[in-house]
Amino acid sequence: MTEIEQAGLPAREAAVTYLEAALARRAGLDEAFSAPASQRLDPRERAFARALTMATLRRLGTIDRALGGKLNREPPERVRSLLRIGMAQLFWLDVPDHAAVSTIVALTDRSKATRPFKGLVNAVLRGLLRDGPPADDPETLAPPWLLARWQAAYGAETARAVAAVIAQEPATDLSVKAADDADAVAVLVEGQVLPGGSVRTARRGDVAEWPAFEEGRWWVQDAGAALPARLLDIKPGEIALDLCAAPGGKTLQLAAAGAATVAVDRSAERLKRVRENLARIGLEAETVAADGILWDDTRKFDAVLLDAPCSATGTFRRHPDVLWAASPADIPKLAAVQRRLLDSAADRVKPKGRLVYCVCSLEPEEGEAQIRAFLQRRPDFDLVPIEAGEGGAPEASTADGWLRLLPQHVDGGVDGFFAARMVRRF
Ligand SMILES: C[S@@+](CC[C@H](N)C(=O)[O-])C[C@H]1O[C@@H](n2cnc3c(N)ncnc32)[C@H](O)[C@@H]1O
Repeated sequence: MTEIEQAGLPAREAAVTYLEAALARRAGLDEAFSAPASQRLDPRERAFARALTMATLRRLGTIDRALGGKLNREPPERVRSLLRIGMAQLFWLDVPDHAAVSTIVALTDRSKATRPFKGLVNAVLRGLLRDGPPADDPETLAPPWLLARWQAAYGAETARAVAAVIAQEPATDLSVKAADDADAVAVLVEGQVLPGGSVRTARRGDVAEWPAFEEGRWWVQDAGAALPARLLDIKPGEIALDLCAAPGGKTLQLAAAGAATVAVDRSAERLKRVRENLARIGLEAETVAADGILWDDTRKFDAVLLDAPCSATGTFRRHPDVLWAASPADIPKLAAVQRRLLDSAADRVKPKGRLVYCVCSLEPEEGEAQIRAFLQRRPDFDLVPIEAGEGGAPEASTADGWLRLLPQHVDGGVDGFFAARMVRRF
């Protein structure tokens, strides 16, 4: 093995650790990325390990299907992880074939537990290489239980279209502080302005080094995530509440639109990110670390945004781990919290004020069902239908008066979101 390939082993080893953490528990991937062992890696090794993990997670269904055809019996978990990472290297990263195989075989040889499988790993990877890159079948890209849910909610064809987006690597979307600056920012980052005003760019690398970052003219925010706050149609001088605010993408939108904004989040740690983001963009908001259900504050607001904690299944383009770490039991638990947060948010809306509820989930229990039940129990609120084109909403996403944005509704993909807008009658 050459020196360069040898130098790549810590990255491959880290990718195995990241992958196993991602599959073990929600937020496991983020914890593994920020763990001390990961921080000690050379930054290039860490970046490669991250890219390798993401490529593996994005194609996990395809990978496991191909491995299924090569393995007669289930190998130990670590061996399967090595094979998964190895296959991602072979087909979806810019790694020469011989290095893709030899690095994984060398890693297999390193530990006593996996050493007996060295011959198998070598043979499987070489066999896969001979077969060539496998085609993605949308039906195997998503975990079966989630695909079944999407089929039940949206029909077989739409569910297939949702799942097909899983394998696509997303572009980066930016929200621009001053709406009339979008064209100029698009030129700077060689991007395009999307309907609604987000700027999409294929640029890669550290965003902190991109033009106009230091000046605070934009922040990273998926085009789908940028839609719900626009639906509040903030007027300068209004008072707005963002009840689940961190890391603050939507707080920035409310403040940039001219609202005196209060940003609440249960996590004091995550609120630090909100303050850092506000400082960089040059905006102000009051930040409060509190549980949004119990928050002891009697103010009423012109506009309230509730971006509730959810299963986050709509964010699989940037976080493919959510698909594999989520479990069916999460959904009713999260729905119960969302319901309580929604009532708390509603109580804080002034008469004639607006309330937008949103989740980055594709699951109807967290979206449509939540709002149907809310409108039943709260006669003081009316739904204000969201029109096609409003805030950049694609026509396909607004058929029922709320926003049901699916990842395939925007060319190149978008994060899936549900949002509903209500007005308080009295
Ligand atoms: C979907 S994220 C919000 C993203 C944010 N709105 C943005 O656009 O950057 C949900 C947030 O809700 C917070 N959270 C969860 N339960 C909460 C509660 N009971 N009260 C307040 N915040 C809560 C979490 O800490 C998390 O930051």
